[in-house]
Amino acid sequence: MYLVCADEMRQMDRTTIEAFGIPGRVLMENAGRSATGWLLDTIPDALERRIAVIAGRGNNGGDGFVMARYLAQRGAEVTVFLLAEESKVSGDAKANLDLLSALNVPVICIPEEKSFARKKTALSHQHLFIDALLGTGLKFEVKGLFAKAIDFMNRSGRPVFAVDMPSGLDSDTGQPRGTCVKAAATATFGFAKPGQVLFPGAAFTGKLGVVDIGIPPFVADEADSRRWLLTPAMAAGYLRPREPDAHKGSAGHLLAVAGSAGKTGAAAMVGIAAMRSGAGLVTLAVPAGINAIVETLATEVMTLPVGDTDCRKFDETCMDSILEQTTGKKALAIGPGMGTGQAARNLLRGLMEKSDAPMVIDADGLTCLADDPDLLSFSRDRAVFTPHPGEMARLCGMTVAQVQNDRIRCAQDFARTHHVHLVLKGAGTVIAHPDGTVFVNRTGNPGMASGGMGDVLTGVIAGLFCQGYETGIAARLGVFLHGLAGDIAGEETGKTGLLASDVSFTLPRALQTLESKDHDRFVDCFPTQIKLA
Ligand SMILES: NC(=O)C1=CN([C@@H]2O[C@H](COP(=O)(O)OP(=O)(O)OC[C@H]3O[C@@H](n4cnc5c(N)ncnc54)[C@H](O)[C@@H]3O)[C@@H](O)[C@H]2O)[C@H](O)CC1
Ligand SMILES: [K+]
Repeated sequence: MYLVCADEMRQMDRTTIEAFGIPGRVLMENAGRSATGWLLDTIPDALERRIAVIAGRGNNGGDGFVMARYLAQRGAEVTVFLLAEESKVSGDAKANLDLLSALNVPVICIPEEKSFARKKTALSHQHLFIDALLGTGLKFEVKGLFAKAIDFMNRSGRPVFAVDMPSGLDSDTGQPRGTCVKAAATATFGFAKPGQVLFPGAAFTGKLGVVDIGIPPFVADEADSRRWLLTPAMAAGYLRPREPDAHKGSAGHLLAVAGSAGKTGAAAMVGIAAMRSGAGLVTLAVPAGINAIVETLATEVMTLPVGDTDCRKFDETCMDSILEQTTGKKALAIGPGMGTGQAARNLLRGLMEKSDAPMVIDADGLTCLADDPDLLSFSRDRAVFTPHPGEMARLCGMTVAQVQNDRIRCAQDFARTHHVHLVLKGAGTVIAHPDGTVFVNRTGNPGMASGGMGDVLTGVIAGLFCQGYETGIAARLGVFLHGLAGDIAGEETGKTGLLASDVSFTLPRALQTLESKDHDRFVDCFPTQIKLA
């Protein structure tokens, strides 16, 4: 499913009107009518409630006027509160505003802050708010009158149904610009917007419905949006069944380089997660001094103890035996708990130079890359980096806030520039590819915010490499499965207190769930698609 930015949406709008010949008035009618249909499905007793449409002067307000008309025709008690001078409303919005008087829908004008205070009583009698203040036309911080109205809706204790966008939410980045509506549900037009699936925007959006307004599919294809929502159908489409005559050799052999004293679990979790995702064999290269612990933690995994018997973190003496082991390996996983000093950097350089295998680089491996950016030139389209926002900030010399302010752009720029597949972790993980395409994942839950989850993800992606999944697909499928496993584990044990090893344990069930297309039981975070009524 495409994720469409405000500029692309405006372009599609124009093409549909000018080149395809559907008048803007018809698009607005479709938008308002379909949104009303979905509102009534989502809030079935809406017609029995007093409904306020809080409208701005633009086309978002126009959609709100159409909704007011349909709701009034169905017998609802609707009042429109127009937060502008009536004379400022023009075009299709004005035409729809004018229709309301024939239906006796009251329109109360609140053109400035002073009059807002006088209308508070009328507003406080309402049971349901339809937010039609601002849509994709949001241009600057919401302040003054609009901020007052939004605060009022948010504090009313009544549900707010947003038209196209929760007012104040940036549709491209998912960041609130000033005050922002906290919607129970949002009906968006044509396509989901990135800001509705990225956080914190997803939390402001509530339940998301994508409403068909009649934009023909070729117009969308021509817009060539490079952003996608990673849907369960897509993830299921990537899955390839195992051959009936598969053996451990054909399911691929992983070499993982991870772990040091104090971080032995990281190594074990990478190895186990790779096997639970279907890797045939895993060899974990670990400092010899922690080998006994790792062997105890990860029974099915083979280990390659390197360095002296009392070596507890990778040093220069570990290098040659690890590099020798790259021969015949289908994939590499490098970084979790491996340390960040000169020896670790040299080891990473050696592995990136010597091996052509697809590789996942995570955690300390990413710190090594940030400390020695020359290494980035070895990524050559076959590496997947899996930074959390802090690691991403170090990698691209930004602050964490700058990364989080525009996660898609940050991941996209980095992946393009450095020819790497980049997984920017966090709620709404972003997967960016060297060709500029970007996917947003919606599986996973807040219970997964605990130590070791990243190590499991590294193992999952590496395990998929082993089975021959193409690099970019392994990154996307791995992220989806990891989140789904977290959702299944959360369903079974409760989300708070979830351990990374619980998620690892559930990976085979996640694979099975996706294969049998049974994911709806666990995952309820994808938009409902509503066809034109
Ligand atoms: N996409 C489609 O095919 C269709 C979209 N529709 C709806 O149209 C809006 C976008 O409409 P537009 O008139 O361009 O903008 P808005 O209504 O969102 O905003 C109006 C107006 O408000 C001003 N403004 C911007 N930021 C602020 C602010 N922070 N505070 C106060 N005022 C602000 C600015 O001047 C804007 O121009 C889209 O979301 C859909 O709801 C069509 O109805 C159907 C086709
Ligand atoms: K809105």
